[in-house]
Amino acid sequence: MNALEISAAVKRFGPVTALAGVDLAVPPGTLTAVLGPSGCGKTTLLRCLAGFERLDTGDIRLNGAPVDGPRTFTSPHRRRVAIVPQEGALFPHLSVAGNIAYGLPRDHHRTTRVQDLLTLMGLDGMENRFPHHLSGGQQQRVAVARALAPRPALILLDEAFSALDAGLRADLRDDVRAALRADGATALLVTHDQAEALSTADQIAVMRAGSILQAAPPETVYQAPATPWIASFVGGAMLLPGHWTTPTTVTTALGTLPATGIHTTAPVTVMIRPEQITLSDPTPPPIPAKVIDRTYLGHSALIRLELPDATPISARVPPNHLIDLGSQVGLTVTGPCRAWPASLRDN
Ligand SMILES: Nc1ncnc2c1ncn2[C@@H]1O[C@H](COP(=O)(O)OP(=O)(O)OP(=O)(O)O)[C@@H](O)[C@H]1O
Repeated sequence: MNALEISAAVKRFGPVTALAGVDLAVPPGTLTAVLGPSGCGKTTLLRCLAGFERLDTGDIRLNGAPVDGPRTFTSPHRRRVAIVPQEGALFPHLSVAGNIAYGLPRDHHRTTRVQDLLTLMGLDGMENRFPHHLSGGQQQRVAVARALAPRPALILLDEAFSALDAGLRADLRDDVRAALRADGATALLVTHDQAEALSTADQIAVMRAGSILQAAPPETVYQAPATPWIASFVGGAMLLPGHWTTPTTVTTALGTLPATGIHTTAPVTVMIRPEQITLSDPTPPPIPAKVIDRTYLGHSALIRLELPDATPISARVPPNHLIDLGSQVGLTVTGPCRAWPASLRDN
């Protein structure tokens, strides 16, 4: 049985349809990232799951039990859904231990559970500190420990790492992931950060304009995105016009390439990732291109190129790869690309 099941969920605010028929299943003990651009309905979905809003139509089930539907509505405090907001969620007058213990019954398990969570979240020795004596990252650790404490049916992480700087954010993300796994918790992470979703989640639900377009493991969303829009939104991609030339190859401005996807005799849109492009000497030219720009990214560099017909191309290369702007290079494409009917270009 799934820990969470959302079926055909619709939520309108006057003329605005914030949720346009959302379907999503989350298996127990897993983390799903809800990833989408601003205004796509992520917060509304979260608020409906927490019980702060009621669906217009559709239903939500937690561990098989309906909590929102045509004949049911369970109030927020009876849902066993915990929320970790972006920041500022702790009770300032309670210690770390007091914050974590807040939702626990006063029995003999309480101290042990608090101690286990302190250890799980890397907070050993900080139990007597107060929130204003903690860094932002430590405060978020306490907030996650407090959410986990009563073993809720579902934990909602609402952009929970967004307020932290990059290094701290990656560490906290990894530790929270490990703690959720160790505790067997089921969680939904709302984020607009595709790198965060790819690195943290068991499943990514890609949301756009009130609908979930694809819900799949990160590898599938990245390698086999359901639509060209998902390809561009998750990970960055070049989308080139082309056509199928054999059942397994498409022809584009970058030549004839192995491809998977929806077969059609009509024109197609072909996805190629920047890391599939290798640069070499222009002689003999595999595919000639001119170097237009270079962006240094630390772990890699992104080279912007132009084919003779002015088609823009991006290539991801090692960060120390030296290259002169304006020079001519040769391009080779490795690995299969993905193709969709060109009519889906904007989907
Ligand atoms: N209470 C409300 N009243 C009217 N419209 C609302 C309300 N809440 C949300 N909306 C609208 O519903 C749509 C979805 O909003 P929502 O906040 O869920 O998106 P989001 O993906 O969380 O965006 P962001 O990432 O910017 O927070 C938007 O068009 C928003 O303006």
